[in-house]
Amino acid sequence: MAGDKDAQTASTGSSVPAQAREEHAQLAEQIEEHRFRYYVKDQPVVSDAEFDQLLRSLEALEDRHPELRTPDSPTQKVAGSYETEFTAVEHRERMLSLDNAFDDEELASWADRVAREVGSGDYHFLCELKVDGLAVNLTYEHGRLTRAATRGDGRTGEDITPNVRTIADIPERLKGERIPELVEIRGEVFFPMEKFEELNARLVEQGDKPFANPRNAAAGSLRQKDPRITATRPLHMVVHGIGAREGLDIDCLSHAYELLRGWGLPTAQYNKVVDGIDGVREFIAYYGENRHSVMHEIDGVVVKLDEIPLQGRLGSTSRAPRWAIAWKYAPEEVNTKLVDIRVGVGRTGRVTPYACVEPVTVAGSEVEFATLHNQEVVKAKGVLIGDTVVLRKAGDVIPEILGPVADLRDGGEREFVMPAECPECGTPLRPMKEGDIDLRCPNSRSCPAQLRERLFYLAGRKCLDIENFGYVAATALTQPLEPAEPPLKDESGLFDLTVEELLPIKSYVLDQDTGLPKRDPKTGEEKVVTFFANQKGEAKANTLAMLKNIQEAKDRPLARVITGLSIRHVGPVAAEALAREFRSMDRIQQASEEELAAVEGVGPTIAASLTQWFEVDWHRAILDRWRTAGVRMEEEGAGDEGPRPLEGLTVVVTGTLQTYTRDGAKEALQRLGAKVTGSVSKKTSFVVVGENPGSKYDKAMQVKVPVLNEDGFAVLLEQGPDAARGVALSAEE
Ligand SMILES: NC(=O)c1ccc[n+]([C@@H]2O[C@H](COP(=O)([O-])OP(=O)(O)OC[C@H]3O[C@@H](n4cnc5c(N)ncnc54)[C@H](O)[C@@H]3O)[C@@H](O)[C@H]2O)c1
Ligand SMILES: [Zn+2]
Repeated sequence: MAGDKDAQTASTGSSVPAQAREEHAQLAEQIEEHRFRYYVKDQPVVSDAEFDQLLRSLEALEDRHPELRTPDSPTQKVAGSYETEFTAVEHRERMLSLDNAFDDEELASWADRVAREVGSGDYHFLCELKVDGLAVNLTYEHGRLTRAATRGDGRTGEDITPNVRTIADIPERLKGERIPELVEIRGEVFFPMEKFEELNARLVEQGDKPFANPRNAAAGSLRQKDPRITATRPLHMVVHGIGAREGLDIDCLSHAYELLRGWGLPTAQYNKVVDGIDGVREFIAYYGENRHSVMHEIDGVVVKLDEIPLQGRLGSTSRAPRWAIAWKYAPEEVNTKLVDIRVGVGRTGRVTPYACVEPVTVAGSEVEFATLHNQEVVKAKGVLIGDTVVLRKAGDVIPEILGPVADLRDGGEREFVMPAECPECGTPLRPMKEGDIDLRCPNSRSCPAQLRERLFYLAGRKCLDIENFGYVAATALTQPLEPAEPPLKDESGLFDLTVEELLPIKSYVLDQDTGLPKRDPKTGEEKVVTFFANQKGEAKANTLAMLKNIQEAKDRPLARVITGLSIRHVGPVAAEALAREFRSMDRIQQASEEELAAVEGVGPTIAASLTQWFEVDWHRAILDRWRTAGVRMEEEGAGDEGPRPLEGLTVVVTGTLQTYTRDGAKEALQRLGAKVTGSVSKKTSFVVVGENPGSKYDKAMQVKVPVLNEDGFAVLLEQGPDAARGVALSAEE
């Protein structure tokens, strides 16, 4: 091996093997190409993580062969210098990039180096969020914005002054004290995530290329030849630095930010000055957990030495300051291939397209599917089957597709067409009412997908919480391969299942994400299982446990039974409200739509949905059969309740109470027979107000409803309505 190396170096006349030189040249060219697509075209074709990886590889290569680290290597430059359609302008002070720390060791070694260079002096770290946008440089002369430029190669940027003037956050004139003759303000322009979908939808409609993510949308919106287009885009800015200055003395960056805020500049709200590296670690950990609690996307944390004279002592390399470092969080966006768009049927019959992508790891988990919500969303995102797409997985949120990488299209992509029929039962799909975007399978009783999903949900955590009853059981009970008749044709027979009917069942094992049969990895054949019986044809222990758990689940609280019915719009919160208010299934069924709608936490949509649900006879049959089986249909304690001295009263609770939580107060009222509603009207008997009551209090005063403070509330509960009226705060005449 050593001999080989010698031979190679001899032929090139350098100590670097030809192969390494070649690899270096290729990597450098790729990086330059990606930078051009990113900074100039605003249409990158690889994810930031892939790009960073390329740059790291180049750095590693240069570590092994330092000769390759020439001044024009991409590792030594902020970016390339490009001819663009904007006028080139020089920055008064260079705009640099940042060095990265990808783990704690790199962070600590940066901090050690700072400590060494600073010596014995006192110093602090300023922690800032790393805003994911594009850098701009604003020049203010005598308080007036005279120029705005992109970063460019760090020395020369693009003149985007008219575009920047359209951004509302950025003041045309600074106001306040100590305004210097000249100052360069550095910051990040960003595009809010929640406006991103809207922009892409508009672009697609106009026949323009959608953006792959909000950062590209920010850059593409700002770098418009026509500033009138920029003006239509919801751009914002966060200030994160100062460049050249005349007539301005500052001791530390954090103080400078305060001064800047006073001048009307949009400085960050989340900065924190800490004493040492542990404080930095805490800040990093906090925002790692709370990454989405802030108004802009962040891709990391920037740690800076706060004291400006010390910054000067550390200085900068050709690419980045030594007094700052960027901690990068795990990327939430990756690029992958959109292999197909399929549709799934949910428990309420909603048919939703979802994306099947080439499996990728993002934010720590492998992703194969991403939600697409409905056919309009697919259109609005502008994605085609076969596209490379940007996939985002933020925290616990379901993975979603941000947009296509349109520049990688080769013409082989095709548009998604929403099927006209249910993929599981063949029933024609339709919107349930006019104006609905969602299409549904109307065959709600016997569509195998709907029944399976309903049953799985009914057995799940939020409802009856039946252990040993998972997706396979739900499948086997509703759509077995054998016997021909399933034990359950709807959920009514759940509590009457017998072990004998379960033993002969054979069924597929369906994938919960797709509803498609899982296959044997070896043979490729669809897996068929005898789920409930062992090889001797006897019940498995799990089967017996499941049957026992089903019987135990009859005693779950009323709210869980209601939730388990899969009534559209009726989730656990509404079910709780209904159970608390009506205390029995019968009373809910007998209530008028108005009475249902008046319950706080219910409202007209849910009320209408409930009424419709009870009108269907097979729905009522479910309740009848469950009741016969002994399922709880009354709220616990509903039968043996005491006197109901507040019967007939309607009470609204608003603001924060000291001795009760909101729910506690409601429960106390309802136990004594009062109705609790969410809005004040002439029919309201009392309004109970805690601290910071808001508009309901004003409304009570307006319509002259007696208002009770917390003491008055206690009187109402203990002594009844007459006594309470005596202590009510009178509405002003
Ligand atoms: N996908 C691609 O093809 C491609 C190509 C080029 C660059 N990139 C991406 O762009 C980034 C590299 O660009 P870079 O050189 O600007 O480095 P960088 O983004 O890692 O760090 C420097 C930049 O961070 C920004 N920044 C945000 N918040 C800041 C704060 N609080 N304080 C100081 N600066 C802050 C500044 O604009 C500064 O210029 C990487 O994320 C890289 O992945 C991607
Ligand atoms: Zn169907």
